[in-house]
Amino acid sequence: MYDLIIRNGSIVLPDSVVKGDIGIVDGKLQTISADALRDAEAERIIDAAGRHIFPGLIDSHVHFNEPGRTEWEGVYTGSRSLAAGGVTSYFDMPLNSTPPTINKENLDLKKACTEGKSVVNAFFWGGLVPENIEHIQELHENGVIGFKAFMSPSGIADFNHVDDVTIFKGMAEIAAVGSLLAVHAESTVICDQLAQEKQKQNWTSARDFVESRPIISEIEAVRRIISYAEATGCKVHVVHASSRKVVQVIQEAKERGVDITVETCPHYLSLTVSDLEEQGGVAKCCPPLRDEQEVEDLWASLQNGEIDVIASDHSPAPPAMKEVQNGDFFRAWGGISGAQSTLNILLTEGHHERQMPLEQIARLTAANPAKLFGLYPRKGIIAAGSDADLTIVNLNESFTLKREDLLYRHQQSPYIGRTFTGAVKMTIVNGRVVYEDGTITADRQIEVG
Ligand SMILES: NC(=O)NC(NC(N)=O)C(=O)[O-]
Ligand SMILES: [Zn+2]
Ligand SMILES: [Zn+2]
Repeated sequence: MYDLIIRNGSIVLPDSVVKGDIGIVDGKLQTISADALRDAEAERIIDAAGRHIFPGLIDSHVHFNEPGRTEWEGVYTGSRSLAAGGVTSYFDMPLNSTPPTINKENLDLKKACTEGKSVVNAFFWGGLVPENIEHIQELHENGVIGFKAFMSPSGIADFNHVDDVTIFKGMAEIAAVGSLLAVHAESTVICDQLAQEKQKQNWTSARDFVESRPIISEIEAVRRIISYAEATGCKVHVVHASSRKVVQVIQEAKERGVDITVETCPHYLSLTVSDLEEQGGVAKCCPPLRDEQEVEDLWASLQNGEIDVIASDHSPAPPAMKEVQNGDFFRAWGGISGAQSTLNILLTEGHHERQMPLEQIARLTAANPAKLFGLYPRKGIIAAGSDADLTIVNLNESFTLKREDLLYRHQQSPYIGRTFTGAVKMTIVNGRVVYEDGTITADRQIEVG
């Protein structure tokens, strides 16, 4: 007797897509088979004929801002929007919540306010800031999945960016406890000086803002972090690379044997500087959006296997903070709200438009982050014995994203009005259906890791 059987779906495995049935018991995938479940019974049987079943997405980069800035986002709203987007686990960044997750006490606060509110599994990043090297060990022992540092100002007063000495000492400590460092890699020197030059001239357009944070600023910071990785042996994960030129520097380091990985985000694969000009603050992020050619190059890089992980970097703020006032793009909050759209973008622009294999999409959004952050094979793969975290998709259903479809707190998105092909029909977390045909169907916390 199974709790749940999903019949006749196309199951997306790491290297193939197979037709079959999935049997779930006690929140785990028990049986995956072409025909063994034909006569089996279950409390609920779902007919998935014509549907694809993906391993639930793991979004390794979101900012849910709780505690302390719940007017920006929150676990309740944020996690529901993830469920609607097919995401079954998320990793919450240490900043934008107040207090930031830079010691055990603050991590406990974070866990306490996540408990009972999230409909998907929640995991937490710790922060590395100049003030907290002595807290790295306790954060690691209390389960953070890694540490995040900013090499340039974060925009948040209580989360300072690291100076070179902090990076160096922090990385030695992170390596010693056996964890990894995720970095926001932009050069403070380059970005600050270029921003000053622009502002002195009163040049504050979208393009001015983008030019003040050039690709070379990412490359410079990435080269520096690679030097420290080589010196300390600390594993490094570069978040939100905006360009293939950045990815290639990381690729060369990988080939030399440096333990380094890289993330990009759906917005760098689907939006350009023109979108920033047209849409304003809703499309502002750091590093900024790039030009059309960069977007194409980044897809090539992705398809070539040079990128390890895709995450949303959902970094919301109240609409007033996203407004571009008097044409000044420097002042609006940097961060794109995209938690709900990752899979839609990858299916539409990756699979349908660029023939990206579904298995590769599953690797980038589930298996790879699970492996990188120590959750594999418990999560990230459809296999017997793994947690029953699944996303059921209608690959050929088209829809146009409407503001009211968005379940996060502030219904902003650079994708409103865009038509996607590939719709999430159902999301299952630890064997429970949490989202079905446009409705959140569960209201209980799943797991706080
Ligand atoms: N404080 C932030 O949330 N920053 C984020 N902002 C972006 N990406 O524009 C980030 O991840 O750097
Ligand atoms: Zn960042
Ligand atoms: Zn971020």
